[in-house]
Amino acid sequence: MATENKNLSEYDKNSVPDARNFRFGIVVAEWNETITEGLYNGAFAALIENQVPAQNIIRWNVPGSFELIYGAKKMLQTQNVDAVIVIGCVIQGQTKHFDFVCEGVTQGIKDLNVQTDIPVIFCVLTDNTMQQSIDRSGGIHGNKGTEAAIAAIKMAFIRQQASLSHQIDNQHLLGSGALQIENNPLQIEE
Ligand SMILES: Nc1c(NC[C@H](O)[C@H](O)[C@H](O)CO)[nH]c(=O)[nH]c1=O
Ligand SMILES: CC(=O)[C@@H](O)COP(=O)(O)O
Repeated sequence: MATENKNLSEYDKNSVPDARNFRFGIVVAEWNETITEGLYNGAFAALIENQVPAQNIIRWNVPGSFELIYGAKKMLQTQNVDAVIVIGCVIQGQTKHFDFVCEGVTQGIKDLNVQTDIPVIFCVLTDNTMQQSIDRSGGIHGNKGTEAAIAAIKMAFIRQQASLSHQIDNQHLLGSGALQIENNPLQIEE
């Protein structure tokens, strides 16, 4: 389904987990800043609407979309966040630079999701025209920032649930004796 057949701002509020205890990092590219500010506003509003306290939202700016990769990496390395949203707007110009920036950012953000434990949400418009970007940052097709914020909440919840499940499994293994930990201070010597 193309964006033109789906409003990016619409979501089922009943499907969104309680986000009040999550912390979010948002890295915003300054290129095409009227668009990226609109995307940020959509993301921020959606997080607040889902009970995320404003003090739990950390914003950093970077020069352009290519720098979103490094900004997100340092954000998740140094800030206690449950998910990171990267916001950018890349618009086709006269040269192939568009292709390289879009591919580079896409691969870089994918790599962060593979190599780290913190979900990084891809809120980067890759448009042919400024009008397409306007339409997707609070215009007729809604706001991709809203979509990204909801995705960030859902992925933070999945990460939390996966961690809890892993802890429970380990406790069962320890309790059953199946999992022996050497020099376990809890181990009772026979
Ligand atoms: N043309 C766009 C850029 N280009 C700049 C790069 O993202 C990068 O900052 C530069 O190559 C230095 O490393 N960035 C955008 O975000 N949007 C564009 O349309
Ligand atoms: C995505 C870009 O870097 C692009 O907008 C720059 O424009 P141009 O290809 O005309 O140099």
